[in-house]
Amino acid sequence: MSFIQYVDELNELNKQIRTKSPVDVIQFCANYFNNRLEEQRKALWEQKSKAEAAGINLFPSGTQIKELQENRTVPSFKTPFSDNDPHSAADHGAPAKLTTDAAGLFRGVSGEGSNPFGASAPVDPSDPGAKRSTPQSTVPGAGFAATIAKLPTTFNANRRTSVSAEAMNPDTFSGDNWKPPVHNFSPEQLERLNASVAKNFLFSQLDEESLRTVIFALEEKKAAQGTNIILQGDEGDFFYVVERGTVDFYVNGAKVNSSGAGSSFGELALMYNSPRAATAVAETDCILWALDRMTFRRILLEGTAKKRSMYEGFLKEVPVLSALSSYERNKLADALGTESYAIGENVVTEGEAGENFYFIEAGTAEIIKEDEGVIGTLQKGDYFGELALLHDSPRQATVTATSPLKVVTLGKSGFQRLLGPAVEILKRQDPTKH
Ligand SMILES: Nc1ncnc2c1ncn2[C@@H]1O[C@@H]2COP(=O)(O)O[C@H]2[C@H]1O
Ligand SMILES: Nc1ncnc2c1ncn2[C@@H]1O[C@@H]2COP(=O)(O)O[C@H]2[C@H]1O
Repeated sequence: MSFIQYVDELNELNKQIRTKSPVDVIQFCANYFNNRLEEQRKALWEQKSKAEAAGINLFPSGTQIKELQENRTVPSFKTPFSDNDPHSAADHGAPAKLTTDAAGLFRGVSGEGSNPFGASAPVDPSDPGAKRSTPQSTVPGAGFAATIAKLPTTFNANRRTSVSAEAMNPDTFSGDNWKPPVHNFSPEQLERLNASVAKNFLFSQLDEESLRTVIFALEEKKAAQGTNIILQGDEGDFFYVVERGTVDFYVNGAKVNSSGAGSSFGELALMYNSPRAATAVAETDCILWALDRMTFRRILLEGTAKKRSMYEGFLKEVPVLSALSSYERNKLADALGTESYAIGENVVTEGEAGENFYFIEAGTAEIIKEDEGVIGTLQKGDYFGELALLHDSPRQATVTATSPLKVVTLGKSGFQRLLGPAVEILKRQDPTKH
């Protein structure tokens, strides 16, 4: 390319940046050059037969490509303008690479595969240059090494930056031109959203306007049983809330987790700009709601990160939670709230219905039964309020603050979903059975 051609390209790019004011400038530039390359290659392709007749080789042969791959010093990487990149089409007017059919199923435009999540299809681990294969053909979590090998050198492959450092990332806060996607929902979809997803505790931290923004930015995605929704090692594009079905998680091929309706996943890569930490597979047919990376980062990142760091230290010290992995403790943190009580105030009252489970973060309390008086005392790290939730029964005792009390609360749905192995411990330690 001549220098003049180079300057022309830059001038054209500058013009587009000025008129379109993209939020994510780097992504926009990447998209711009990718599209230019595509256009140029297409034009060359159309000239191929004429060139060949004239004895000119416009394209390297298969062997030449292989040689190039084997000799490369910089790893080739998954295109940053990945098929399901939420910015690429919107910012650059490029044709969307994925389409949604009437049933909301995602298919590659080429129509070659049935993977509803296009870019997340697994990579054949034996062939770093291989085309992505269909989901059914691989072990979950396999292909990680190959995927890592394809990451851009600038990609945060092995380390998590702190969220506060990430807050400086231009894609989060630069400029005020960011416009969240706004989807049109059918009345039936709206009803489902209102009935379940909108009530997710993750969204309870949001003010009305932010909640509205998030809800309308959601996109329904159906994942058939066995589909890889996320592939370990990939770049993060969407955050998901599960409306229906079960999703299993695999790290390096080993199952580490499973979650169902009301749960969410895919937050880590978006929070830390790190590769996907696990492969997520639809264990059953699933209905998911996907939130694009930008909307997640602009609206949900700060609150989620704050809560996780706020409760991280405390949850590590709670004996009954010691069987939880650090990931499970983080997910638990997402669902927690804090309440304060003055001396003499009741947190729960014997005979009443129970909605919450409690941990004591600071202060002391006593457990009182109407006919027995004080039957126990509680301090930092202790829990109470599990019986009503475990047995769907009224509160078995009253718990009253005996010093200024700060409790961490977990609602019923989180209790049923997020305590994992701790539930068995709670059942074993049932105070009414001893
Ligand atoms: N044990 C686990 N370790 C890491 N990620 C997990 C685990 N269990 C579930 N996940 C989810 O799997 C997701 C894969 O993509 P992310 O890394 O963006 O976010 C991850 C989590 O939401
Ligand atoms: N012997 C006991 N009988 C009843 N509740 C108890 C007892 N010891 C501790 N508690 C706690 O007091 C809580 C009152 O609300 P829950 O019944 O939901 O759960 C109860 C237990 O967490």
